[in-house]
Amino acid sequence: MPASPPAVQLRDIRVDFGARAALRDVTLDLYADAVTVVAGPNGAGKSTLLEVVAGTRVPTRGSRSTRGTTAFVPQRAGVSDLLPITVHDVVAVGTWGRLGAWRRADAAARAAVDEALHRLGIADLRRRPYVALSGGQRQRALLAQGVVARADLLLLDEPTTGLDATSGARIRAVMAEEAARGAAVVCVSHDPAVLAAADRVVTLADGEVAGDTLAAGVVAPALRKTAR
Ligand SMILES: Nc1ncnc2c1ncn2[C@@H]1O[C@H](COP(=O)(O)OP(=O)(O)OP(=O)(O)O)[C@@H](O)[C@H]1O
Repeated sequence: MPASPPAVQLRDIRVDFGARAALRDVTLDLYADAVTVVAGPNGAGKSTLLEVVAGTRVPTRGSRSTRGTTAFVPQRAGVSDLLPITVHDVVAVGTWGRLGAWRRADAAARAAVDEALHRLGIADLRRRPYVALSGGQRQRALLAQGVVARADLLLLDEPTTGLDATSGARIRAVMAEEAARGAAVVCVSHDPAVLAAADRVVTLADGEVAGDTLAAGVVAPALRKTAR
């Protein structure tokens, strides 16, 4: 059986900020059906790499190609305290890509929002203002928004930072479920539990790929599991 083509192909990526290179010579293929964690010390270039993968940062040099749709789960959403947006509203934004110009929620969209709220354990918070949530609850809501998009590529920036064990475990479980339904899940993280649960860990150091490790039972190049 031919190997699946990569969900993301990066070739010789360089990103300069003034005289400083945040990324240098980064060539990387990222695959569906897997959770890939991007690790490395502060300032190594992890967030910059995620932005390049997302298409929100144009590299100084190099090429990027992706297959399918992308959902990005930010570490924090810049929601004003004055904006009366509920948890349900935040999650429903994830369905907009599939709805028509008027973004009128159909039954499928409503069901998808309900399911995501339950999977992230925040169904009881749906009517609460987003700004009234704790950090961990907000992070769950942002992941629920990413999940309802059912994107081919799910990108997450430090989704478990500062969260308690229960929230962290829930977020790791949902990331694994998204990979199991066929998404390429790419997550920047320092969290040892997220690293331990990854199918693949790409380590950056000073803007370069310094390590690339597959978990036991994960087969390169298409990262198909021998057993999940
Ligand atoms: N907008 C910017 N302007 C100038 N320099 C930047 C900018 N964004 C990032 N950098 C620099 O690029 C380098 C990589 O930053 P990046 O945020 O990608 O690192 P990181 O690995 O995500 O770090 P952390 O673990 O601290 O989040 C750092 O030296 C940083 O100071």
